[in-house]
Amino acid sequence: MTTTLPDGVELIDGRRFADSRGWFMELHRCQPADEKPGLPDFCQDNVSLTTQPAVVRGLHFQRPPHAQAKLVTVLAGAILDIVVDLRRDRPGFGRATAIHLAASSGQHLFVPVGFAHGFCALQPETLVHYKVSAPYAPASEGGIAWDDPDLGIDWPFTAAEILVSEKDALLPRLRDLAPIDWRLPTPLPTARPARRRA
Ligand SMILES: Cc1cn([C@H]2C[C@H](O)[C@@H](COP(=O)(O)OP(=O)(O)O[C@H]3O[C@@H](C)C(=O)[C@@H](O)[C@H]3O)O2)c(=O)[nH]c1=O
Repeated sequence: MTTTLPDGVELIDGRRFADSRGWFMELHRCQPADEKPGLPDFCQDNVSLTTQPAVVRGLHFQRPPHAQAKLVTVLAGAILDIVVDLRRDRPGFGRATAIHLAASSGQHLFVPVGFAHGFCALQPETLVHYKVSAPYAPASEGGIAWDDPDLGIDWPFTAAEILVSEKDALLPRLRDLAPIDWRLPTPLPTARPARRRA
């Protein structure tokens, strides 16, 4: 496991405007096409509440054509976020990276297509928000076991303390995963049906 961010993963400092009431912060702003886009278009917002520390969610991804880039923000509490590089043509293939994300820091984590993603809650009532670049597609869901020994993830709790969903307990090891071609295009959802010609 490493803490050096892999190519394409970005830790973004959110700008908080603080005053006597508290603070205000933009999570994400669409960029005009002629400006440097930086991040892809997002089409779905998710939020999950994890009530207790030592809960692990992941390690998840969606296969093409529904592969998702994610912009992860912790709104309350703190997590140890884990990304695993699944791009076979990269030197970092199979490497797990841990990033500490806390609501207090105002940071967001951008995870591009080609990674498995998961996290461990470090505090009670941890609220995680993430924008995704392709809609939820259950048939395209995939994952890797959180305790795959080949990943060597140094979780902050013991295996006996960690709680996972029934679904996540059945996920395979990375070495048993069929190769994924992340280069397949991921079609963007259309906001409305195409207009018919007169
Ligand atoms: C991910 C997702 C789940 N669901 C439903 C399916 C299921 O009944 C319920 C809970 O789903 P899950 O158990 O997969 O939730 P969870 O384990 O929190 O899944 C999430 O984990 C983190 C680490 C991620 O990176 C996310 O992309 C997502 O995979 O919510 C949706 O309706 N839309 C969605 O986009």
